[in-house]
Amino acid sequence: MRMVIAAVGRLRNGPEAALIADYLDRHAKAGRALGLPPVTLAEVEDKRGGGMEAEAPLLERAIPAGAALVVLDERGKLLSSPEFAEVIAGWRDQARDIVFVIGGADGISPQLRDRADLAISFGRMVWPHMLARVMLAEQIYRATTILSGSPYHRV
Ligand SMILES: C[S@@+](CC[C@H](N)C(=O)[O-])C[C@H]1O[C@@H](n2cnc3c(N)ncnc32)[C@H](O)[C@@H]1O
Repeated sequence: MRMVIAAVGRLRNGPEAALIADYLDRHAKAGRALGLPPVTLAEVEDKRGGGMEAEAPLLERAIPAGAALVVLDERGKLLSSPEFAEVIAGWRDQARDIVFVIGGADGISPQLRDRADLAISFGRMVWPHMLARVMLAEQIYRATTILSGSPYHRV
């Protein structure tokens, strides 16, 4: 099983990069005992500026055949953190790879959104893609702590 965040844009060193590295490192350590792999990052950049339609095939390259595809989209489903943890555990139990896609300034192309197994919203407001990446990394770590019964998550 693989867990991948496929995202538009290259993350430079800075506060977002430090937070993401910290949460993904914590997830990697806590996830081992639960059969959850470390999360890898696949960053794509459309150098010709073709927007979401040009970014879609680049993002698709990071999606292994049969993987569960989760798109991050403000129009998506609002999940609680325990619900998110259950979704991850379900795919882990089916030994499916999981790919989380975060779009760029234009969002995610409709074709990619339509083929997703799940669209997740972090609320109706639009967040910068780097902050969406930080929040996703934190929620993945939080899901791991929920599945392990650690006291990090309090209701
Ligand atoms: C700057 S936003 C692009 C918004 C774009 N106008 C759209 O219609 O999707 C960049 C990316 O961050 C993620 N994102 C931003 N706000 C979000 C939210 N509230 N919930 C989930 N993902 C979000 C999405 O993956 C989005 O494609």
